[in-house]
Amino acid sequence: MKPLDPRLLRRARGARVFLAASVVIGVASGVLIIGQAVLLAHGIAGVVLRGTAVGAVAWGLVAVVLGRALLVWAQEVVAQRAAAAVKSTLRRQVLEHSLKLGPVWLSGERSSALTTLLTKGLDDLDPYFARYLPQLVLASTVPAGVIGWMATGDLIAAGTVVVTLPLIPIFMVLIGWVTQARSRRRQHALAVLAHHFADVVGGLTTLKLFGRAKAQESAVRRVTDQHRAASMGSLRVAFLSSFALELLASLSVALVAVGVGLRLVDGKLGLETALMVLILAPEAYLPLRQVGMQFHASADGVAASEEVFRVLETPLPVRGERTDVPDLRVTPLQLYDVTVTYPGRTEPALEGFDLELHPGEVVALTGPSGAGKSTVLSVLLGFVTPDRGVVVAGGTAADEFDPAEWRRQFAWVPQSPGLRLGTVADNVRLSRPDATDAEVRTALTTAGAPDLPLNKQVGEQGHQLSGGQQRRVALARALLTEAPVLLLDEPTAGLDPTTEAAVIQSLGTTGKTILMIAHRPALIAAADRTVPVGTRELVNA
Ligand SMILES: Nc1ncnc2c1ncn2[C@@H]1O[C@H](COP(=O)(O)OP(=O)(O)OP(=O)(O)O)[C@@H](O)[C@H]1O
Repeated sequence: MKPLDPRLLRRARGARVFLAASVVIGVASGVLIIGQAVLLAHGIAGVVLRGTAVGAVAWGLVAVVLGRALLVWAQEVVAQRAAAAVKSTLRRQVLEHSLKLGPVWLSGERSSALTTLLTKGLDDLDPYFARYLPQLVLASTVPAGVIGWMATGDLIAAGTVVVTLPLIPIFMVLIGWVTQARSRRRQHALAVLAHHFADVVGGLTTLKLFGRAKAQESAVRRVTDQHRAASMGSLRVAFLSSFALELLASLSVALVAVGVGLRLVDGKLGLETALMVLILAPEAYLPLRQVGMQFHASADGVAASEEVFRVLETPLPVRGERTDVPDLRVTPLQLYDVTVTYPGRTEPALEGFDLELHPGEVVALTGPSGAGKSTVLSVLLGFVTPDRGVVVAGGTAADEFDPAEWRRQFAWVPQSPGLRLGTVADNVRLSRPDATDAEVRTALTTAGAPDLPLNKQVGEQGHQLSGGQQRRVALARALLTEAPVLLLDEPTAGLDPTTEAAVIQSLGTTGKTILMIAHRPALIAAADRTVPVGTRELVNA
C-alpha cells in the first residue's frame, strides 16, 4: 500500500486542493511547535536561572496554543470537505464508467459488490482524509524543521534523532505489508456478506416457500463469522503495531534525553538549550508515530479506493463515433458469424450465429435454455462485443456508430422488466418523458393492459404488480419509443391465453421490426419466421 496513491490526486481535484492546504497547515504547525518549545525553554530557564518574570513568554505561549488550535480546526474543516468532495467525485466516476461498461459487465455478483463499494466502502475514506493524510503531511514537514532547529543548539541530539527516526517508517512499511493483505481480505468478506444478504433478502419468499428460510441462518452466520474474523485480524495488527511504534519512539526519546542529561551535567550544554532539545525531541517522533496509527484506521478506505480504481481502469469497449446510423425502418440488419465467449468461460455462449432481419419483419428466436438467445439481443444492443463476427446495418459495422445513437433504433424488453418506484405512468414514460397521458394509455392498450390505472403505484422492482402486469408495463414502455426495432425477451410470459392473443395481435399492427425470444407456441406461430439459436452441439442435439 503506497502512503499516497497518485491516482487519487489525478482523479479527484478535491484531493489535490486538500493536499496543498495540508502542506500549508503542516508548515505552519511546524513553525508553531518550534516556537512553543523555544518559548517554554526560554521561560523556564529565565525563571530558574535569572528569576525573571514570565509575563511576555506566557502571552507568547497563549498565542502559540491558540494558533495551533486554529490550525487543527482548519485542518479538520478542510479534511471533511475534501473527503466529501473526493467521495462524490469517485462515486460519480465509477457510476459513469459502470454505465459505459454496460449491463452485462454489471450483472450478477458485481452489482451488489459495487453497491457496497460505493456506499459503505467509500465512506471508509473519511479517516484517510481526516486523520491519515494530514498526519502524513505533518510527518514530512515537522520532523525536518524540528531536527534542523535542534541542530542549531545540540548537534549530537539532532544526530541521535536522525539515526533513530528512520526506524519508525521502516517498521511501518513492514506492518503495512501485513495490513494491506488483511484489509483486502476484510473488503472481500464485506462484499461477500453484502452479496449473500442481498440474495437471501431478495429470495426470502422463495426460501420460505420451500421451508429453507431457517437453513439460511447458518449460512448467514458463517459469512458473518468470516467478516468478524477478518475485522478482528485487522484490529489485532493495528493494536500490536501501535504498541510497537509507541515503544520504539519512547526508547528513542529516552536515548536523546540521557545524552542531553549527561552533557548538561558535564556543562557542555546550557539549561535553555537542553530544555529546548528535550521539549522538541518527542515532537520529531510524534507525527510519524501518529501516521502509523492512522494508517490502520484508513487502510479500509484505501482498499476501497483501490477497488474503485480497478473498476475505473477496466478498459471500455472500443466505441465508434459515427452518428449517421441508418434508419432501420428501411434498412435491413445483419449478423454474420457472431461468436461470443463471456469472460471466465471456456465454452462460447453463442457460436457462428447468422441472422438477417428485414424491416417490418417479426422473427422469433427459439432454442433451449442457455442456448444464447439473450446474448443475441445483448450483441445487437452493443452490451456485448463479439469475439468474432459482426453486426452490420446499411453496409457499415455497428461498432463504428456511437452507441447511444445506435441504441436509439431499438426498444428492449428484457427478461426482468426493471420497474422503478413510482406510478404505472411514470414507468411507461421512462422511455419518453414528454409522452401525454393519451399516448401512455395507447401504449398500455397495445401491450394488453387497457385497464391498468395510470396512477397505480408500482413499488420497488414492480412488487405491487403481478408478473404479467409488470411485463405489460415494460412492453408499453418499449412501444412508447419511436424506435423502429423491438427486441423482446419472452414478451407474453405470465399472460393468460386471451391476453396473450390480444398482445400478439396488437404487436403485429405496430409495423415495427420485431425480434423476440419465444418459447410459447402462440408466440412462435405469430412470427413471420423462426430462427433457432444454439451452439452447434445444441442445434444438432
Ligand atoms: N454475463 C454473463 N457472464 C457469463 N456467462 C454468461 C453471462 N450471460 C450469459 N452467460 C452464459 O451464456 C450462455 C447463454 O446465455 P443466454 O442468457 O444468452 O441464454 P438464453 O438462450 O437466453 O437462455 P434462457 O432461455 O434461459 O434465457 C449461458 O450458458 C449463460 O450461463
